[in-house]
Amino acid sequence: MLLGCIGDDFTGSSDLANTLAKGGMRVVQYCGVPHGPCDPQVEAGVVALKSRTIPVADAVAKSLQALDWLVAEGCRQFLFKYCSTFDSTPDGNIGPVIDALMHRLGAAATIVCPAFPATGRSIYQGHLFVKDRLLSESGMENHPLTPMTDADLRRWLAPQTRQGVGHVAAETVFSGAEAIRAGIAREAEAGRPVVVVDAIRDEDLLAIGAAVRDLALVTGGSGIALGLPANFLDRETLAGRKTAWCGDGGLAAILSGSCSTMTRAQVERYRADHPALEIDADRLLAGDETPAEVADWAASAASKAAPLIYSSADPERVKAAQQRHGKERVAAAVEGFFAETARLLTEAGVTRLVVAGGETSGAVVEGLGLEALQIGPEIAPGVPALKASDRPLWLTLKSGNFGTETFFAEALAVLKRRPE
Ligand SMILES: Nc1ncnc2c1ncn2[C@@H]1O[C@H](COP(=O)(O)OP(=O)(O)O)[C@@H](O)[C@H]1O
Ligand SMILES: O=C(O)[C@@H](O)C(=O)COP(=O)(O)O
Repeated sequence: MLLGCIGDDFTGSSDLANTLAKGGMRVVQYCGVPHGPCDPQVEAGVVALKSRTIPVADAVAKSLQALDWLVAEGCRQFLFKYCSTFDSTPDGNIGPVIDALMHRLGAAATIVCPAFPATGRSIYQGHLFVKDRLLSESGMENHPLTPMTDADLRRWLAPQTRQGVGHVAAETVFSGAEAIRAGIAREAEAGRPVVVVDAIRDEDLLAIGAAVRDLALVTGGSGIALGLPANFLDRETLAGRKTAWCGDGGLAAILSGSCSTMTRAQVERYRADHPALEIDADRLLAGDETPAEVADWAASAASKAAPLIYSSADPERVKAAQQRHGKERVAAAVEGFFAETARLLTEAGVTRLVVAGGETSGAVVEGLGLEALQIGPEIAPGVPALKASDRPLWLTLKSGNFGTETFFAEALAVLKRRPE
C-alpha cells in the first residue's frame, strides 16, 4: 500500500475513494480498522471511521489505531479526510486528530485544505465558501450535530489544535507547486505548522498535491487527493486503469437520515411518485415506530418500487426534537433505527441500498457489519457506487449535500448497471 487514508465518516471516505479510483489508483474502502493485512494489490487504503462527532479522545484513539494499521501496511504517506464543509465543533475533532497524527508520525508540518471545487467548495483568503455563499451562510450553520457558524477556517481551527495555524494564500497557490512548498515551510518555521491552503480550482489542488509530495501527513477534503496519485505512479499507468463494475437488479430501498438542504430536496422529489415513509423523532423515541414494522412495510413495497424511509426534517423540527430529547439522544435513536432497519431489509432480500447522510451511513454500515467496499462508477460528484466485498450487496453512501434533486433515482439505476 502506498497511500494510507483515514476518513472521519463513511460518506466522506467513499468520496475520497472515488477521487483516488478516478485518478487511477487501486483503492479499497475499509469499514473500520481491518484485523488482518490487506490484499497486496491495494495501492490506496481508505479506513472509514465514524469519528466525526464522537468524543475527542475516542476520535483520536480510533484515528491512531487506523494510522498504525496503515503504517504496518507499508504506506509512504497518510491522508486525513474530513468534510469539505469542515464539519466540527470548537472542541474538535479535526484539530485534535491532526495533532495526534502529526505527533505519531513526527511530522513538522501539514496542510488543511477541504476545497472541493466540483461541488462548489472553495477556499479563498482562509475562508471556506459553498458556491457563492460563505460556509456560515450556506445552510451548514443549521447542521444538527456540527453547526458551522464561522467560515474563517483559521479561526475555526485555532481552538481545536495545540499548534499554530498558518495560511498559504491564493496568490502563492497560483504561483505553483514550488511556491506552495516554500509557503508551507515558511509557516512551519514561524511556528504555524498546521497550514490552511487556499484552493479555488482543480488546478490549484493539482499544484498543492505536487507541493505536498514529501509531507508525511496531508489533511483535507477529497479534492486534495486529485494531485496525489501522480506522486506515486506514472501518469500513463494511472490513465490506463478502468473500474470494473457489475451491478444488480434486485430489491432496493433508500434510507435517509440527512437533514441537509440538498437531501431534503431529494426526499421531496422522490416521494412525489414513489412509496415513502417519514420517521418522526418523537414517535421513534416513544417506541411508537419500530424497525421491524417499518422494514415489513418497506420489504413489501419494494416488490413494486424502491421505498424511501426518511427522518430528514427541516432545521426547526430538528431543533425542537433536540430541545425535547437532547441532541445525542435523538441522533442515537435515529441512527440506531436506520442501522437495524437496514439489517432487517437485507435479511428480507434487499440487495441495493441508497443511504443519505454521513452519520446515518456510518450507522448503517456498522449495523450491517460490512468489512470492506469496492469502488464502482461515480453517480454524482463525490458519490460512487459501492459493492460490499463479502456479500451480494450494492450500495451508495451519499453525503448530505451532494447530488442533484434526482439523485435517488439515478443511484438506483447505477447500482443495477451491468457491463455493456
Ligand atoms: N428528524 C430528526 N430530528 C433530529 N435529528 C435528526 C433527525 N433526522 C436525522 N437526525 C440526525 O441528524 C444527523 C444527520 O447527520 P448525517 O447523517 O451525517 O447527515 P449529513 O450527511 O447531512 O450531515 C444524524 O445524526 C441523524 O441521526
Ligand atoms: O467532503 C465532503 O463534503 C464529503 O465527503 C463528506 O465528508 C460529507 O459528509 P456528510 O455531509 O456528513 O455526509
